[in-house]
Amino acid sequence: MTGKLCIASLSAALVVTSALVILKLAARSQWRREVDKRSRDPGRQLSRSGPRELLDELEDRELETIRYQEEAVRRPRAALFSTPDRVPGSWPGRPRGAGHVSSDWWGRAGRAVGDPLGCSEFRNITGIEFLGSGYTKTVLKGTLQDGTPIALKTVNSQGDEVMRCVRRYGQTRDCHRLAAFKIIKEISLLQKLQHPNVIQLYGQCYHGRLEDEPVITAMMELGTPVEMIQLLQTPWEERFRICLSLVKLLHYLAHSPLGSVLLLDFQPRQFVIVDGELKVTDLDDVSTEELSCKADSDCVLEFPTRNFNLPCTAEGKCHKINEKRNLYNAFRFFFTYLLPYSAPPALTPLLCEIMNATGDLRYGINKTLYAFEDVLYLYKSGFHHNHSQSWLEDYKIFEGFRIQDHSDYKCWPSYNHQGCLLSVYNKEEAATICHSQQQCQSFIFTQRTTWLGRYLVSFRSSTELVLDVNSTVYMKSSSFKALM
Ligand SMILES: Nc1ncnc2c1ncn2[C@@H]1O[C@H](COP(=O)(O)OP(=O)(O)OP(=O)(O)O)[C@@H](O)[C@H]1O
Repeated sequence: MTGKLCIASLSAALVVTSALVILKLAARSQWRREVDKRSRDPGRQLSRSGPRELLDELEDRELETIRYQEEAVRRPRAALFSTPDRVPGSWPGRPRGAGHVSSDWWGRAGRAVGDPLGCSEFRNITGIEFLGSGYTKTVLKGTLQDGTPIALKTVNSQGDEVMRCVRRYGQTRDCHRLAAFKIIKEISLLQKLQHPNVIQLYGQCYHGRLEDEPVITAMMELGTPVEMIQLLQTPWEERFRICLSLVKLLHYLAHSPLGSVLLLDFQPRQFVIVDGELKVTDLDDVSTEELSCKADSDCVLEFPTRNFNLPCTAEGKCHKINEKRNLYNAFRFFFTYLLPYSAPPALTPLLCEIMNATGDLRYGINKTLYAFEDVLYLYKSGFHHNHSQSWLEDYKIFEGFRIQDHSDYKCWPSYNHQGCLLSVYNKEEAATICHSQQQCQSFIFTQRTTWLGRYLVSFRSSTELVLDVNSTVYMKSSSFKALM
């Protein structure tokens, strides 16, 4: 083989991984020979910690990847569908299974499932732009020939991981290879961990020989990096969706084909948003090992401001420590900021219970998922809306009209920045909202709905009617009388 493009795309994911493993095993003996040679030649030993240590690190990463492959085969997928415990005291009227994880949960969003992409598709990607970079990887954006936008992940040669390794070992090529193993690990995990809230892997392309300086590019679904400040300005329904996506993801990770997966570097920047759903994109830093213990005192879950004690099981493992660590991180990085603020008042008690229960780690992920689904069900069914008083009769209906388009009053958090566009369950809820806002004189249902099927309604201070056969205006009777 030459140093040129040498590995073409392989169609089946399993074949790709097996091929990689074989290549790495072959490369390993060559590296070992090379390292032995360098060790004997003092002139080629570039650092005191030496290439042998680097070789060990390379081998560790390789073995870790292989272990994930084997673990996935050992564990039955049925574990994914284990029934979560019921939440004590949760809303009793909810029909069984209502709003609960449905079978389409496993359907994939994004690009249609087909043959994985390989180097031939990679070569035809256009419009490549820099998107972001991290400790190990550089992420680019591009467009496939069929117009699908795509994210490309490759080694960040200027990143901390490669630079630190080069400073330590002085071996640029091997340090690049060490970072490349993280991408291989990520590809491997993305092949095993398939879920709507895990970024979708489209394929990969390997250029060059692993013995040289290979270029490994993972091709995946394109998302938008999570910006907390931006999320804080979005309506509660959208923020709830982000938290619910995260809970579904953590539920899946707790019962994954690889065992309970811990996200070691849990931070908002490891996630992206695709069509309003949160998806984890950085999977190079995960573990499926649950902490071993001899006594309960070995099982301390430490966070900067709080510690938790977990029991040590008879099998010598800290009970559900991976699941609990993920959940508390979800609480401290996401729920705290996104969940309670400007929530519908009727949902506040349930949300408080979720906040308290996850913040104290009283709930595991199963109970948390149920609690979220109770909130979802209540919100989606309009039960959160207080029906005791109807304001709708105070409104006069003008079918075939809309309100003149010009700038109007703004409210917060609105679905648009130019006015007051809010989601409602029905006309009653819209009338109640308009009644509660001093500036509101009328409202119009738009043709748009939210992800939950709630109607987007434009609340207006204007009463200037314009003919429009596709629209209906609800105007406060008092405003209408004033017009007369
Ligand atoms: N699929 C994607 N779509 C859009 N942007 C992405 C995607 N994947 C990653 N990014 C962006 O690129 C950045 C770096 O990606 P990634 O987290 O995988 O690299 P990393 O080197 O492991 O970073 P870190 O230092 O956070 O561990 C992310 O913080 C994110 O903003």
